[in-house]
Amino acid sequence: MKINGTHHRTIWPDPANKEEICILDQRLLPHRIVIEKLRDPEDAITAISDMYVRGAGLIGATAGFGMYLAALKAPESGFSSFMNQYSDALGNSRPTARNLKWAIERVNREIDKVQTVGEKREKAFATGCEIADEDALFCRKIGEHGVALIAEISRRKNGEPVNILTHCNAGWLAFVDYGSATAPIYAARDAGIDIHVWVDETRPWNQGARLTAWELQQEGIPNTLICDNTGGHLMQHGLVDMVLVGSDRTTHTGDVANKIGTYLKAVAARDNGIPFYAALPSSTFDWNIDNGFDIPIEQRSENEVTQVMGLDATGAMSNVTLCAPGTKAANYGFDITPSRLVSGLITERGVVDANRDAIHKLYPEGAGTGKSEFQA
Ligand SMILES: CSC[C@H]1O[C@H](OP(=O)(O)O)[C@H](O)[C@@H]1O
Repeated sequence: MKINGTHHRTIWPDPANKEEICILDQRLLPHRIVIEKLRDPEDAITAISDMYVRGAGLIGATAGFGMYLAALKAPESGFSSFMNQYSDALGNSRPTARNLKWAIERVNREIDKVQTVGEKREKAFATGCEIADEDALFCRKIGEHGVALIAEISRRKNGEPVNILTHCNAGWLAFVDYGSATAPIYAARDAGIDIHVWVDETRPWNQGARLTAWELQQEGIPNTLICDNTGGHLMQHGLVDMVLVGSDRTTHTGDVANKIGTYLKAVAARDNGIPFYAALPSSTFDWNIDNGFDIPIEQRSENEVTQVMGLDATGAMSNVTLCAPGTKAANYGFDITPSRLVSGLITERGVVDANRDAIHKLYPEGAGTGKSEFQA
């Protein structure tokens, strides 16, 4: 989507050298727009683990291109063992988003279909590009399906602005383009529907404050940044019409793993009779886990809680410590919203109830399959 009026994706092969993969380094946004180049397979692992890139869809796309960079480096003799070792290392770079291993499995499946190392390298590149293009397409389709939910609320409000609360960043910065939770928002804007977004700051990494507020501003979407604890109050006072979030992994039974704090928003939404939707492409479904509480929950550095990065008075990027030395912190990255609290899932194939029967009806291919079985 747009940065200063110009269209961007979050990841793309360098037009001048396809053996280099460009990414927006999101650690410095919104204050610094820095493009980094991934040249080695290790670069992709670092980009994911250190959150240069983040968000389920973008993690998956980075993994896809990471597998390509590995194929370029893999020796002719020992290609497969090199790729297997890299698949494991890349797959362990972050534990929660399903898209990561989904992308790795898909590239490995595709390169197994061709024989020579040269063909495998070309196939890995083509699959990396396909994953990225599909991510953007599926997110746009999520918007096409989700906009109807917003339009219905707008009709009920006689055109008054629809107030949507979102948590973390499930915007185009979390995918290749369009985003998941933001796609219906962008589609509503394009349809001329008046909307306003309450943006949870989303401690501790502040994806909402740093990324969502900025990307919505760049797209001309009215939005208000709020502290994470404000949403319940707004809901109690009729100031939220819909909660719309993303997902890092959703079980085929409808349990949603998303950024820490999402569950609390779902509880408050249910208590106030407000619809709570999760938006996700099919690459985020986990066909093998029945119970969301079996999804691995990432725990990150305490420093992300006790310290914060921002722009200081001199305009320099600065990291400051909030707490007394020796303060102990816990940093759980995600939580689980049980399907019973989810009004529906917005996918590239349509809006579906958050239950096994409905999800399997929409995706009859079911468990253990990847894009080659999922046609948009
Ligand atoms: C649906 S992708 C965006 C998703 O990813 C975020 O986590 P992180 O920024 O740590 O990768 C958050 O859970 C968003 O909802």
